[in-house]
Amino acid sequence: MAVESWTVPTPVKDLAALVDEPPSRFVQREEHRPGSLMLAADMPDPLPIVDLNKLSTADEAAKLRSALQTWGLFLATNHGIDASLMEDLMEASREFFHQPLQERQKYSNLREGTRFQLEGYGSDPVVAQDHILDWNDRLQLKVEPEDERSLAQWPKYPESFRDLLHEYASKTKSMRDRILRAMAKILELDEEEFIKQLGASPQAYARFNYYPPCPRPELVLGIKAHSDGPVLTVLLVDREVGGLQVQRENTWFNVPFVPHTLVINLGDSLEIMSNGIFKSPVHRVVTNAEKERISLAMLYAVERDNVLQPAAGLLDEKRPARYRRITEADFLEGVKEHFSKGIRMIETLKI
Ligand SMILES: O=C(O)CCC(=O)C(=O)O
Ligand SMILES: [Fe+2]
Repeated sequence: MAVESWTVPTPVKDLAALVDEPPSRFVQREEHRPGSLMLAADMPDPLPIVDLNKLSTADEAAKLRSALQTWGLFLATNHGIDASLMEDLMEASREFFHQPLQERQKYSNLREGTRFQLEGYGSDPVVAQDHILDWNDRLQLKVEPEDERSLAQWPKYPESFRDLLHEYASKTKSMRDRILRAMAKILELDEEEFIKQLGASPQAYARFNYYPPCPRPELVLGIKAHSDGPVLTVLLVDREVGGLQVQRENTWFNVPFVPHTLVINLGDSLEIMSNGIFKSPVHRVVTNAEKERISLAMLYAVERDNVLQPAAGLLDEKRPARYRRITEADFLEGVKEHFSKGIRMIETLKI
């Protein structure tokens, strides 16, 4: 459903070129500010690096289980995606974001000037006058089901963009399935349990995030604290510029970036499906004054008509459901509505 926007936002990239100070609409309330960037702690124990080729071994499965129960995210290596494909796709998206405004606006996420839709290029809709905006622009494209792609929204420039995204998306989709099978196995469920819960035509979006440098990074957030609503996010982060942080026990930790590894981030839907055994992490992105940063999040969700609920095999008298059932369509609406207010939709479903 389209949301009416209060104002037509200028992409942050173009705004950043004009100002010495972030406009007040971007300035976070004191308690949400990144603080001194140095204060965010490095991880107490290294974030687990899981070798996807070894998921059938007990050691690797134990590492994955511990990562999912504590951080809710891990780094994946041996994921089967060529380093050159990852680099070429990041470079192509950088070229897209570097085009003049007029070219980028051809893919705008606003219809008739003000009606916001999920797909396309731009910033978040300004849904309330007191809504604090994120210091980023994004290009969001539906990639699954494949026959629902609106190719008109896929950039024509650079020419390689569409083929690269197509190839990358087919690889990350099979990664999704490998990881979901390993997760079901860890919980002693049928290996296909979570894949079945995705339904016959599950949805996926590619979200390219562009964070321009910010003259006062201590005042703004690239993306405010949130957890991802869908089942699983496969995140390709900038290989040179950090910024992603994950929260644990009220402390923010810098997520390390290791070239050519992918960050796998569990989403709220899977927290529900695992009845809370696996955690969907709260994370955010901080900016810096010197360098732009790019990331690509592949967000994997269930089919729109499906119901999100804990797997039956995890429930019994001693372990009742910890989340209310909800249709995916209602859940997504709720996530959108709650995000701008900084509230996690999943909190509203807890029993
Ligand atoms: O840019 C990043 O590293 C994270 C992006 C993110 O959290 C998101 O797109 O949901
Ligand atoms: Fe996220």
